[in-house]
Formats: sequence, structure tokens, C-alpha cells
Amino acid sequence: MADPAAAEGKDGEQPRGDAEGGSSGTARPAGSEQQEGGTKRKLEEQEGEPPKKSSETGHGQAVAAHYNELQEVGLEKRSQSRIFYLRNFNNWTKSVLIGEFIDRVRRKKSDITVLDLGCGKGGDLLKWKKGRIKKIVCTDIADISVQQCKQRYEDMKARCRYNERIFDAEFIQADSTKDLLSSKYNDPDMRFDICSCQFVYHYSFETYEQADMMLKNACGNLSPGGYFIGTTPNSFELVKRLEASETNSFGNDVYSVKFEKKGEYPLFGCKYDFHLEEVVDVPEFLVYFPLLEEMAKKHGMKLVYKMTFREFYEEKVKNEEHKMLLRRMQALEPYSTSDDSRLASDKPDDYEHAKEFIKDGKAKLPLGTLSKSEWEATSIYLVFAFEKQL
Ligand SMILES: C[S@@+](CC[C@H](N)C(=O)[O-])C[C@H]1O[C@@H](n2cnc3c(N)ncnc32)[C@H](O)[C@@H]1O
Repeated sequence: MADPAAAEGKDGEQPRGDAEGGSSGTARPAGSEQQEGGTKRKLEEQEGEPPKKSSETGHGQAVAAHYNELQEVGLEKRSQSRIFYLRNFNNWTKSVLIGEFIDRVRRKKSDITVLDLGCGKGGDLLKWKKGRIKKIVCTDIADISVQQCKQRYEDMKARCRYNERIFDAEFIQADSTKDLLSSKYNDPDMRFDICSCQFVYHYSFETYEQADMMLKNACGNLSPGGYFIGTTPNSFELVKRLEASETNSFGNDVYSVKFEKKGEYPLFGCKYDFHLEEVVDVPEFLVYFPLLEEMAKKHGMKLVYKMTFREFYEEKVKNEEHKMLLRRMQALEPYSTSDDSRLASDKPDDYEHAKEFIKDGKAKLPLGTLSKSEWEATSIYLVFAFEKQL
């Protein structure tokens, strides 16, 4: 998606000086309830044209050009962004997911190797450093992003204190929907414990061949017991919102989604334009999750879980450490009734849910929340994890 992740050009876990994290309580905006259903499509393989080289296709080029052009934004500018908390919230979700699967692997072994598929500018490097992994391969279709990711790694390495350990890293520019990554690794026998694919997999659903190639790249070199984890838009949610709209599009002041038409949702190549505040549009493709699950079986993968961002948040926030991380990452906006002028959104309706939550006076202020517009944007997504079978 056009950088929902928030993570393009940011680590998210940057130290913050202030103490007003505001997540003493948390309130989730109403109005974006998610239920699976509605979109039941026939599960059948769709054969497309033989894959073309990435350089021959307009879509791969457009995606690469879009992400190459995205500017790295400094901390100060980022903090003024209308979607500052949304970006941080998405980044928190990735941090918790990555942390969980590092912990799962670490119970079995200490030297952890990772494939970051669609690494972008390296927004997750710090998470891998915190996870004390041994080695990472970072790959992306956008060459400038890969260069920036490499530079970021070099800078991190240069900042390491004496005796501080940092993982080894390898950087590869490739279209993972067309190129076989295993032929590009320094070590042809490379095995990974985790493949992380954050806000990327949906670009592959243009054709069956592309989706399958990305899966092969994600899962083909995983060790038995290894994990394929990621975040991607939830097709049920997208179609539900589309069907509820009177036009071919929906959204709010922060995000918008525009489909070519309503009522027909092919399994592959079901294109929509996604626009997120401050980010140029990139076409994406609907990922029908039950189909991904079936296709993943072919690559020896079994679903560990699939959760909407809302379900993931509600589950993970029960853990004190994750709750503290929400605060440290400023993943929720501190809301109190005293000063509305400092809020990210100037639409009073955007905080109705928070007002409702605190009206009996029992909640501790400030309350951690997201504006309704930001919540509607982030609640499109889901988190998934697959495990490679023995
Ligand atoms: C929203 S960004 C996410 C970046 C990073 N994973 C993160 O969470 O910060 C999507 C990334 O997917 C990459 N991408 C899109 N299509 C790709 C493809 N076919 N092969 C490899 N990377 C691709 C883009 O270049 C972009 O860097």
C-alpha cells in the first residue's frame, strides 16, 4: 500500500523525550467494525500470461518509481504530519509482530537469519537490531530505496558502541514477483528463520504467477519451523466498505480507495488505487486471504494466525510490555478535554469515541486514542503469520 506502514523513512522507535505518551487508557474509534463475510469468491487457480521481466511491465516500474521518489522525512517534519499517530501505530504493530516471531525462533535457536522482502528504506532495521538477529537479507524492487536501506544500515553500524553487536546484512534490488531471489544470495544455500513482508505482498496479486513467485521467494528458503510474517490490506474490509459506498470509492480526509468497478472481484489483478495523506497513489491488488492460504500450502506453509489490526491490537495491548511500547513509540494520540487545538485532527467528530469513553469521569487522562479518520485508515489491514512445515 502506499506506505501505510509508516515506516518508509522511519524507525518509529526513535527515542522520545516527552513523557505525555497518553496511553493510560485506550479507546478505539467506533464505526469501522470488521466482519468477514460478504465476499465469497470461488477458489480457483487463474492462469495468466507467462511472467514478463519486471522492466517490461508498467506496474512494477510504477511501484519502483513511486517508492524511489518518496523522500526521507526528518523527525521534526514527521511529528507534524497529520498521520503521525497512524504511522506510529502501524509501526508498533510491526514491532510487536516481529518481536513475537523473533521470540518464537529464539526458543529453538540463537542465530537468527531474516529475509526482509520489500524492505523499503529500511524502516524495520532497528527492530531487527533490537531482536539481536545474526543476519538479514534486505530486498526491494526500488533501487534507490535499497541504497537508502543499505546506507541506513551502514550508519547504524558506524554508531555501534565498542563491542556492540550488529547483524550482518546483504542488499538486493529485485522484483520479487518476477525474479528468483535464491539465485541472487551470496550464499546459494542461504536459509532463513523469518521472512518479513510488511505492507508488500498485495503488489504481487496482479497475476497468479506473480503471487506464486513472491510466495516462493518468501517461503522457499525458510528452514523448517521458520515463519513468513506480514501485513497486508484485508480484502473483506475493502470490499465491505466499497459495497457500502454509493460510488466506486470510499475514504476520508486521511485516506481514499478507488476501485475500477463494484461487484466483480477477480482473484488476481483486482486493482484499486490507494491514496494516503502525504503519499502519492500507487495501484494495489486485492488479496483474497483464503486463496493466499491455499497457495501457501503448496509451499509447505501452515497458517499460524491471521488477525485484523484491531484484533491484533486488542490482543497484544493486554501485555504490559506492548502497552509500554505503544507509549514509547507514540502510537496513540494523547486525548484530554482541555486543549483541542493540539489534536492531530481539527474535526471534532474525529474524537467522539474518546469523549464517549471518558464521559463518566472514570478513565485516566490523557486517554490514548487515534482520530476516527486515522483509525479507519489503519483498520483496513491485517496481520498474518505462516509456519514452514517440517
Ligand atoms: C509500503 S512500502 C513498505 C516498506 C517496508 N516493508 C516497511 O514496512 O517499511 C512497500 C514496499 O514494497 C516494495 N515492493 C513493491 N512491489 C515489489 C516487488 N514486486 N518486489 C519487491 N519489492 C516490492 C516497494 O518498493 C516498497 O518499498
